[in-house]
Amino acid sequence: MYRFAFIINPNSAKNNADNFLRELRSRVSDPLYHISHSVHSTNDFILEHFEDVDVFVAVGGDGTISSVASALINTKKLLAILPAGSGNGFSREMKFSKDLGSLLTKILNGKFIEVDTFTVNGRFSVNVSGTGFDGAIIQAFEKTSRGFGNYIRTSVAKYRTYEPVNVRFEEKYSKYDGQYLMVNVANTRQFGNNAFIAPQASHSDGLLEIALVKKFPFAHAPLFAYRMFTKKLIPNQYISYLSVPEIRFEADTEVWHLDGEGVNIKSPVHIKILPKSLKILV
Ligand SMILES: Nc1ncnc2c1ncn2[C@@H]1O[C@H](COP(=O)(O)OP(=O)(O)OP(=O)(O)O)[C@@H](O)[C@H]1O
Repeated sequence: MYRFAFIINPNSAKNNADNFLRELRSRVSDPLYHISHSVHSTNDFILEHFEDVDVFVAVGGDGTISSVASALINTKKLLAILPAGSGNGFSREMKFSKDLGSLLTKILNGKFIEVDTFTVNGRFSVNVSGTGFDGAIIQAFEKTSRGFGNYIRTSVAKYRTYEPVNVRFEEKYSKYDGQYLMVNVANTRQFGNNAFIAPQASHSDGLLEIALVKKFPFAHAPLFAYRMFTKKLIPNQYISYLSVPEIRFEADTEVWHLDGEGVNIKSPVHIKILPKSLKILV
């Protein structure tokens, strides 16, 4: 049977690391785990246990998952997830449940798949990242107490005054140059909370879906949201998609998010897929 370790982020949405540990100890004798207070400590733990662990289980949201995954790229080690974030986009797409029993069964079965990941100017991402409105919202949202309600409230408050971003692509894609509300890079279909920004995306096709969203009238927002939550977003006057293994562009903002973590990224931007670079327990 695979040897496994849990990396628990006590800051992820549910804040119930103690309950989780109690359950873990009741099901597994002497489990190996790490309570992670920073990305740095996650990396140290993985390095320290790299040789004696086969499956690293991230207990947290997309940010935590991304930090664990980045240390496992192009290695034999498997990533598993016990979702404990607010959006849980990547774990929903990888079909992980919150049930520890079924996770332990998966570890026993030992099956895995290989999925793509990608980089934005060399910085790692596993799920959906982006710039423009979405990046600005994440950065404002991080100053709230988080949760889906705060995400929606922050979005509505900022929408009317938000100035679209100017984007200039490399020659090959120059017909897409323009002003965009947001540019999202989707490896999987959804941001989280079943908000499907790129319903056609596949996590293992060697391609990224670049969703180019134009600023639409506020009255169109309910329809946009409806389509996003029902997997019905399709190209129209406000949204277009590019399917690419890599792409370069310049944007007149540095405000980004990577897997829901607010960051600043300077232009020129180079996005590149890392095909089948991550092994996921299934
Ligand atoms: N490995 C890690 N160890 C400790 N803290 C981390 C780690 N990775 C990310 N964080 C921080 O933990 C907080 C919660 O991040 P995470 O994305 O896991 O949960 P979330 O935001 O509740 O969920 P989601 O991204 O699914 O909406 C963020 O402030 C993030 O910067």
